[in-house]
Amino acid sequence: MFPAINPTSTQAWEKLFQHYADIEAKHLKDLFQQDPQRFEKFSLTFENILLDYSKNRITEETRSLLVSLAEECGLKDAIDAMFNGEKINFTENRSVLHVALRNRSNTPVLVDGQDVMPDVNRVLAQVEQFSNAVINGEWKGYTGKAINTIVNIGIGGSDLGPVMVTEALKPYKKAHIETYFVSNVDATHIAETLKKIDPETTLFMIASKTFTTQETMTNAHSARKWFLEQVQDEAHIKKHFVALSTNAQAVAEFGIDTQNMFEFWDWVGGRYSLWSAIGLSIACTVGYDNFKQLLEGAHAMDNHFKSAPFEENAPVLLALLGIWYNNFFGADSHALLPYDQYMHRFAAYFQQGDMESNGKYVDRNGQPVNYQTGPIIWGEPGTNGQHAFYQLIHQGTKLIPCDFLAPANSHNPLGDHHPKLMANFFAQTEALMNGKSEEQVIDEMHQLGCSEEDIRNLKTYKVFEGNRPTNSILFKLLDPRTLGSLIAMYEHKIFVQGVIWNIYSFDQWGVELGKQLAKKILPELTSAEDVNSHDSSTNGLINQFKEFRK
Ligand SMILES: O=P(O)(O)OC[C@H]1O[C@@H](O)[C@H](O)[C@@H](O)[C@@H]1O
Repeated sequence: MFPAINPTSTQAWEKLFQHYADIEAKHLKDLFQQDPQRFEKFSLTFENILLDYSKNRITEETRSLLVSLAEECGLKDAIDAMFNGEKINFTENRSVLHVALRNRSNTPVLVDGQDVMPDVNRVLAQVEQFSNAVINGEWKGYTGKAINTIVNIGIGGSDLGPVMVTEALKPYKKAHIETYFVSNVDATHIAETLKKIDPETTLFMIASKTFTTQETMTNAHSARKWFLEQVQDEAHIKKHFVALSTNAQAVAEFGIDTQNMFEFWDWVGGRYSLWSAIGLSIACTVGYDNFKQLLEGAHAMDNHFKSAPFEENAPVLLALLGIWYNNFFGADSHALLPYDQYMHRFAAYFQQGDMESNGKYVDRNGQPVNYQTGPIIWGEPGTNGQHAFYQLIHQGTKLIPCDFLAPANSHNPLGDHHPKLMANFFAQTEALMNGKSEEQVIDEMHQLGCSEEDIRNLKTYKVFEGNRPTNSILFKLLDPRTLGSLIAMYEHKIFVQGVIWNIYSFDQWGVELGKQLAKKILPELTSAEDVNSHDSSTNGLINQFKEFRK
């Protein structure tokens, strides 16, 4: 196991702290003026992806100090530990092997001395065979009709990944298959979906690692009930319900034939599971070949992550830049801004990926940390965000490092839409960096014929400080391979940050308390008596809720 080091105790941290004082006083605009090679120095390409991180508040010294921090924190050993199947998810005593799910080179990966690759390949073959059968109509419903509708019922990691990927890969979607995702326990979600579908041609995928999650089980039971009301025969369930899970017993108890179960394992974290059987909805929507391309792209990024020197390693650099802003500049959030409508769920996906992984205040020694850990992740596609929240990024009081992501080629090359979209991408990153000085504002106002009084009154509002950092991630086309690489890049970024923050990134105890309390409250909502077992606010709310429902 790699050592548990408090990052603030390293020499690099101390040096970064001193170095920060220098950098804080520098403007990005000047850094560019002083160094014509800046773009070459601070950018890299990986296959068809260009990562330009030159618009960050760094110098070569910053990068080398950050790399030293990673080294002092034992990142190399940590990467090896993950890829070698060590139980780095200590609090659950599990390995962390989403990388094995896409290990296309098929080299052995051992957990407790046993190679997991034969199991991985077996389930992948099952996914291939099944998705082909659904897509080409061999898999028939109870009346002999082919399937044309998939409803994935799952939540969190059993929903967000497939939703994000099927949206991102819509241009690859099989035209005759419609896919819906139901996650919320709010009945509206399942009820509205059931209105649109036909039991004869619908396949439900019950996606749950544990097969105990309240929301998923409630939705699954409602779907089953609805289905049986239409078809009147339990024997038909096996043609219309499959399970994606690690829990065979619970699957059988639900009434799904374990023949129709697509297995995965406890060493796959929910938020890292889209590469596993949880990806069945992806394979059935875009075809197995595209699903395989997604895995290939992720595997290529895994190899890059494992072997590239830290100075040239995309996930490591993104992670280190994040730490630079989070821990030295005090930035508390990070925005993901894809300039691609197909990627509209990308930020939502990585909200779980990042915040559930690194939202921890206890370190790997069991001590509360004395430094900041995971940032708040948020974002929306551009250009929509520009007309909504960019004001705060440009002129607010908070520093918000942003990742801008975009394809050079659109799947919809309609008129001049894509050049317009990309002009905005380039303009925003340039504007955030350069800002606009008071001098420029005054000049512009003169040119517009503004009065001296107007100039005096308004100029300060029109000034942009700039010096707002961004990463630009430009890729050739949003194809399955590229998407796989991008997702894996962010997964590994999260891993690196967790290692440096010395926290356990692969558990999620913080979601348990609310679940426990909800279980306790549920029967109170239907009991006849007034509730008085909580604080006055919770009692008051519950009692008013009951009153409103009388
Ligand atoms: O796949 P399951 O077991 O139904 O879990 C769904 C989600 O459940 C949540 O409670 C967990 O915090 C997530 O990590 C998980 O992805």
